[in-house]
Amino acid sequence: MSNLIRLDQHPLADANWRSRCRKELNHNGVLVLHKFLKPKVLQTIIDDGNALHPLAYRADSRHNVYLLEPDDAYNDDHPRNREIPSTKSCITHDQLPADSPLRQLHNDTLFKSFLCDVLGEANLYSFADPYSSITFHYAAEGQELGWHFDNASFAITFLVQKPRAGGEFQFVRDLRNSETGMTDYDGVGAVLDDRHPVDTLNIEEGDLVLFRGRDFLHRVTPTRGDVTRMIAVLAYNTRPGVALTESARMTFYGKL
Ligand SMILES: O=C(O)CCC(=O)C(=O)O
Ligand SMILES: [Fe+2]
Repeated sequence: MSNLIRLDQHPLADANWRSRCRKELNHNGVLVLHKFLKPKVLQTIIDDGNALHPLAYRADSRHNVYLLEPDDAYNDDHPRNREIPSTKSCITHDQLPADSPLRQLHNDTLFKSFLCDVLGEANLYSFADPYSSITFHYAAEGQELGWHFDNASFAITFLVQKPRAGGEFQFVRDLRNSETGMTDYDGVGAVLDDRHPVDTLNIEEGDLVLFRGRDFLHRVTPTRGDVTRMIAVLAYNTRPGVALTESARMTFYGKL
């Protein structure tokens, strides 16, 4: 049994509760487990995150919402190709303290079996490279993550530190269906031009977020004020032995 998680609020072992979580994730594309970890554990993660911030690698990039190479069939301004800036910074798994509670959480048997059930996966495995399984992502004042669809079918994030303002996770559903190949370029274009309503996720420090970002467009707005936005990303593969590609490692972490 994990001694990190507030199991009184989040009964991870309970089959009915798992089933409710799964339905909510599949229905909404996102599931928030508020105040997931015990307060002392959260404080350790906040302190670790702030201590590591000076070492973070800043990976400024420009990308389209599909995170793909441009498609020559469309012009540069078309929603398929339009370039958007992202300016976040990152710390990798190997840089975390040996006793980081996030290492224990990532490996926790009960937590993983809960995730498998909710995500509908048979097994979840750590990355084969030393960097990718747990990462801290930072957005200091002015830094942001531009609109995009994820490559992975699910993401698990933990909000470690909330900025004074900005740093909001915004999303728009139903603009893509990666199973059928449908994508709504008009809708994506309307979002990029600020002509489309967007939802904002209501999250606080210590909240765990599961989302299916491959089919919903999302971004994190620029941080405002002197408190840096910090999240921990808990990443898994559905097959063993998978490493992030070398080119992705260079792009995100600046090292091989
Ligand atoms: O920072 C967040 O809350 C979301 C991160 C995200 O969308 C990503 O890393 O793909
Ligand atoms: Fe994303």
